[in-house]
Amino acid sequence: MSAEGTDPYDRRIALRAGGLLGEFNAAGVLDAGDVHVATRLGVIVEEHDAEVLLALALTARAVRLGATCLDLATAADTVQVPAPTGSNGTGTGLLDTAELPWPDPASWTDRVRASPLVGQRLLRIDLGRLYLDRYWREEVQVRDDLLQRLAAPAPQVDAGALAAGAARVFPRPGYEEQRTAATRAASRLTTVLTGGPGTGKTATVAGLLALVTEQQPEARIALAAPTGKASARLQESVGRELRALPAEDAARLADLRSVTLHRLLGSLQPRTGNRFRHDRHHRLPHDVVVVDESSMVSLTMMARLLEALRPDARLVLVGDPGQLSPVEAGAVLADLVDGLHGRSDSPVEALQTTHRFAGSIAELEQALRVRDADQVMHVLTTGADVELVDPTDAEAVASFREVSVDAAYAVTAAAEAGESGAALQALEAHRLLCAHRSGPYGVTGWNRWVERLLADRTGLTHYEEWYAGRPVLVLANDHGQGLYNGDTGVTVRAADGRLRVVVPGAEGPREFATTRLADVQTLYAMTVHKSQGSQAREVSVVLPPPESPLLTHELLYTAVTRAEARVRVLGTEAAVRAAVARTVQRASGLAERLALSR
Ligand SMILES: Nc1ncnc2c1ncn2[C@@H]1O[C@H](COP(=O)(O)OP(=O)(O)OP(=O)(O)O)[C@@H](O)[C@H]1O
Repeated sequence: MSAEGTDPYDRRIALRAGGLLGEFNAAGVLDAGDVHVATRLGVIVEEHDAEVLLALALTARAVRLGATCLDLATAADTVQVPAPTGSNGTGTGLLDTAELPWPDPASWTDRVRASPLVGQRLLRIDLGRLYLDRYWREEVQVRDDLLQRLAAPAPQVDAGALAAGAARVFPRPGYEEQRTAATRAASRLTTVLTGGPGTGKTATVAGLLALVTEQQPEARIALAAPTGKASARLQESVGRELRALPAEDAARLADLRSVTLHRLLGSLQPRTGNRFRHDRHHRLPHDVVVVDESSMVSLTMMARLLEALRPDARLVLVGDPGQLSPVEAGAVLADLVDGLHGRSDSPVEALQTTHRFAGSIAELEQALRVRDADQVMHVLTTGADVELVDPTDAEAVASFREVSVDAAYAVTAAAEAGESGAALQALEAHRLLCAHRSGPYGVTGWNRWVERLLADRTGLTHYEEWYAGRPVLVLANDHGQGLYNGDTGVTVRAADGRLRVVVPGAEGPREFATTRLADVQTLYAMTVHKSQGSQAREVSVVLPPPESPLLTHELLYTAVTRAEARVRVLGTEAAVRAAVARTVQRASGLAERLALSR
């Protein structure tokens, strides 16, 4: 690899970076931001050792990619850089970083340890890992706050009333797991409620809240989720489960409303900021805080949430540690489950039984959960509701594409006829999911494919941005209009001939003028990441080649469990096996920190 042919206008290139930083930047390991952080801090603390600045830049890079820290000893082996589309340097889909001048790990660590960056606590070395100070402090704080909660006295409960309540709230057979989990959680200050999709987490939360409010009728409850979309969905699903409760229990929870975590904590910079009105000095007033989709909560948000809780407030973290981690740094839920495993006072309640899926999708989910690659292949190739499509079989690929085109055609037909309900139903009937955003395996490529094949079928080519049948994905929260990043909708021709975008909502479909939707993209395909927390009747999944660093167990698991009735996976056996074997590598010290505190 060399800097030869480097495009001087590529914004990822830090033009003034020379030496080691310049080499790692030109090789695509570091981006301009990583280099900038290292050179700025280097100037401030007068650190000029190129190897130390490289360590700092690589730590900034690690955070950018979702880790909270960097292990210098293994950095040379674990740093992976995907090859740009179409220029596959080594034929593996990854660039070869072995030839870069990696410092010797032992002396590298010594030099970092002796650096003023560590002396002045801009960097921390702990548990054999290198941290930017902020993430080290957040990890330590999350551990300390959690351990303090675990050591605190449990809430007072009337055991007799609790047992009677649990029998009333979960009267039917088949709910034993949930009855036990809710009863235990009602007697604890902190609960981590985990379970795969459709294991009845929401039903458990509804029952738990009924039990808690029976004991503590004045309890103030907060129901929150990390994103607006997840919060809207939580409102809907909790509402549904509350309606299934005995009337007197549901009545105590009638006013329950879900909010985003940012809103709960009182964001002072609504879009992106991590500064909040509620903190250790201005605690949240709530007696119970429930957070759904906790797998999407970053380390920073978890730290902010824990410090804002009253020490005697109950906390219920709900989620599936097997799903994709947040976009920001940290994989806190998975770390909590790992780090608290085996403790006598472990707050983890794991629901195991799936109630939503049946048939071969349930078998596939099960095989993926236990990471049995042979069984995954067996189900994919023999199951009635699942299908593995060979990307080298042109005919099979053509019919895989046709499924998406059929689905898009159904949406278009309903949309042209002005039937918004039918158009939305058609949209929810099928979803095409990709790991990548761009490139031949990505959303942009597949969006184009479907658009082109649909045009062939309808004879209509759209030169305008908006047209009847255009499905859209909302890309940013707009609290004013009640639209959230991840919302989906369809452009429909209204009776007056104008185009309107219809978006489903908790109280029925809502209509928007196309001019009011600035931040949207066409949704013939979407990323697996964005699909998290949503469902479709049928799902088609495009797997990248086995070498893609995005191809992980969490990705495949999240993708196939979006489907209610049928899953098609376009990919080679090697890609499926690679996904089952590979887990998201997010360096973090939180699990070890918690385990060490036992
Ligand atoms: N014990 C049970 N027996 C039968 N059906 C159940 C049981 N528990 C929940 N269900 C039903 O199964 C479906 C999934 O339950 P629920 O929504 O609570 O799961 P979940 O774990 O919250 O799912 P996810 O978070 O993936 O949406 C719901 O329709 C729910 O009513």
